[in-house]
Amino acid sequence: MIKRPQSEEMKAKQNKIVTNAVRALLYEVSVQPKPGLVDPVSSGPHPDMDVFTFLDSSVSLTAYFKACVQTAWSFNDEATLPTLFEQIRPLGIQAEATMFDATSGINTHKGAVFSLGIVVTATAYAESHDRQDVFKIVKEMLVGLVERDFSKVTEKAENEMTAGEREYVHFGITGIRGEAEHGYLTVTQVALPQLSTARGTLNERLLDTLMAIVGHSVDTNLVKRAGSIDIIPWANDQVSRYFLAGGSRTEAGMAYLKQLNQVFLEKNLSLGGSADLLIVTIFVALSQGII
Ligand SMILES: CC(C)(COP(=O)(O)OP(=O)(O)OC[C@H]1O[C@@H](n2cnc3c(N)ncnc32)[C@H](O[C@H]2O[C@H](COP(=O)(O)OP(=O)(O)OP(=O)(O)O)[C@@H](O)[C@H]2O)[C@@H]1O)[C@@H](O)C(=O)NCCC(=O)NCCS
Ligand SMILES: Nc1ncnc2[nH]cnc12
Repeated sequence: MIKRPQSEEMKAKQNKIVTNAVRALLYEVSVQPKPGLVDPVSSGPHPDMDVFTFLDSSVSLTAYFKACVQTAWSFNDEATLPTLFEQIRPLGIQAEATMFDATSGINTHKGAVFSLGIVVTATAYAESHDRQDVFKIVKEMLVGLVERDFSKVTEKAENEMTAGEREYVHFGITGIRGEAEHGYLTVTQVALPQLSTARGTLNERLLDTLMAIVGHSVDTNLVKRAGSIDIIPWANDQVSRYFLAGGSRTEAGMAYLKQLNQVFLEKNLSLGGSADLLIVTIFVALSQGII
């Protein structure tokens, strides 16, 4: 690993990336009312956690983001970008343990540790290696991820599989890994354009962005809680009805969202994966000055 001289300007750039990552986690949990998710008013279908669990989890991940940034900043130019992913993966495993320590074993941000860690690393690499397209770097880092991660999944017993692995075997859903390996297209082609054009308060803009994400991605948490892939077209239909009602800036749109909150609670449906894509979207929007 090359130790590059750390000018004050470089330290400021590194610190801004870390700060934006933690802000993204804090902003996401603050948005309300979110169906199927924890916010300051309601824990929704997550009786084991509340907004304070997420605040503790978010702050606990600061050191992880610093380590990702420093790893990218000092990455050897001769090495290829899959090596950079290999270098941050143990950091992410450690961060998962740190998160579980901070939350007394509750899974708040496991997916976000993966997704935000990768995008923070790619952002730091872009800034320190004179590259522009963060998500092209992400794709170069993760080439072959789905095939590699699922290569031996059928050798596992059903009860040893994670939700994502089980859904890959049964439905061919690639979940977070597919989203990541393709460079987070839901973020770049749906969420960021939605956030950039949305009007209203930041809360209203982020609510519309979350709903756009729900309508354009396959959230493995949602499928897991529902026990069926049929929940995805149902969720897409709810999103269409929300935007047809006018979205977050209309009384009808907000009334629809609040009744949807109740439906997600009654059906015990989680949108944990969609929340993570919102977190990544907020981080990029903060980095680019969109919000
Ligand atoms: C690749 C890993 C994420 C591991 O994957 P794994 O197979 O262990 O987990 P999955 O079941 O595949 O899902 C992982 C989480 O990813 C989020 N997610 C789901 N769908 C998507 C999507 N389409 N796009 C992006 N992200 C997605 C989601 O994470 C969030 O939800 C969790 C909280 O929701 P909840 O319903 O409460 O979940 P649980 O508590 O688990 O269930 P209940 O009991 O409550 O019902 C939370 O994690 C959010 O972040 C999915 O859960 C990666 O971790 C990995 O490779 N791990 C190995 C070690 C490693 O290398 N780590 C470091 C990587 S840098
Ligand atoms: N606000 C939230 N509620 C539940 N799961 C989440 N994962 C990430 N953010 C979340």
